[in-house]
Amino acid sequence: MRPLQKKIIEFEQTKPEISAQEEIRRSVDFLKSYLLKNKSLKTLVLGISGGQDSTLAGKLSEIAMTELREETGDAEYKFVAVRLPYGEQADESDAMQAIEWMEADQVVRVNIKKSVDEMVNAVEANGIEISDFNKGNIKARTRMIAQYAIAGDNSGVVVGTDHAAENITGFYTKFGDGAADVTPLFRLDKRQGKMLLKELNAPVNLYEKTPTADLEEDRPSLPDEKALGVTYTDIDDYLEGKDVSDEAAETIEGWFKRTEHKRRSPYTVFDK
Ligand SMILES: NC(=O)c1ccc[n+]([C@@H]2O[C@H](COP(=O)([O-])OP(=O)(O)OC[C@H]3O[C@@H](n4cnc5c(N)ncnc54)[C@H](O)[C@@H]3O)[C@@H](O)[C@H]2O)c1
Ligand SMILES: Nc1ncnc2c1ncn2[C@@H]1O[C@H](COP(=O)(O)O)[C@@H](O)[C@H]1O
Ligand SMILES: O=P(O)(O)OP(=O)(O)O
Ligand SMILES: [Mg+2]
Repeated sequence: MRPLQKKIIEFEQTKPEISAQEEIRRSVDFLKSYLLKNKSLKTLVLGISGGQDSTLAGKLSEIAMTELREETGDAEYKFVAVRLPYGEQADESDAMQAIEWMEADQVVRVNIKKSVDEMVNAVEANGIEISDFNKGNIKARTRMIAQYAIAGDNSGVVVGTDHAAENITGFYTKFGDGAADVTPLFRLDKRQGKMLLKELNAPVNLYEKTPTADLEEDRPSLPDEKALGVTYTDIDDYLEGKDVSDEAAETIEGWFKRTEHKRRSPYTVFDK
């Protein structure tokens, strides 16, 4: 195994083999115990895009809240699924299918288009040009604002969908979809997430779907693997301690090093 690979695996806490059933229970128990320890918290809030990760994190959240209601008799515990389209979303039906499947207690819809466009206009009024890519990050951060507003009104916390295969590459918008209070998928790679969805009898189309952040207008539904220049199969193999080609390993390690700043608190005078 490559020396950095070993360090990254220790950091991400991935395992080469998992029991899907045990990992489902582990994530559900984590969410339940977090809310039980923080007595004022009653709600989990999560944006549902129609992709694999939010389908899984949403279902785990709903299971956790259903169990908490049954076990405590407190009907206040709930899971709020949030639709956050930028205008019309091409795969809207997948998102709604995911929400129906997870049986979310409440659905909130916030169209982020006006806020995003207003922000772009207000910044551009200073002669600064916002690229399509930069605008994509504004979309992700606007989704974060909406989710925190909903959490703020519901004694809630925001659930993040970050997992090992995304965390290792820093493939998320800093303080956008990277911002969350609890991350029940941390430690799992992409194929392990799929295993959990299979175990939960999720609709196959939702976990066999090509992963995309779908943030760019110039390149709609751009597959993550294209943007990253490496496949999830290689990323997962790397995280499970398997051998991958030097080219794949170097691409993964390049992303890991360049995105170090996203996996830590802001730098201070005490940092070297
Ligand atoms: N924006 C999109 O349209 C889009 C689409 C798909 C995927 N993604 C992915 O999401 C991620 C977001 O893009 P990003 O990473 O360019 O934007 P980001 O906003 O997540 O991170 C960049 C910001 O981080 C800070 N930063 C950069 N280097 C730093 C350093 N060394 N120390 C401290 N702070 C530093 C700066 O504020 C910089 O603006 C990328 O991996 C991208 O591929 C974005
Ligand atoms: N269109 C969306 N609606 C609701 N929530 C969304 C949407 N797009 C993204 N999200 C949330 O952000 C994370 C990260 O998405 P990536 O595809 O990994 O970039 C996703 O899990 C949703 O919670
Ligand atoms: O985060 P999601 O739910 O959008 O999943 P994916 O990253 O697979 O698009
Ligand atoms: Mg997605």
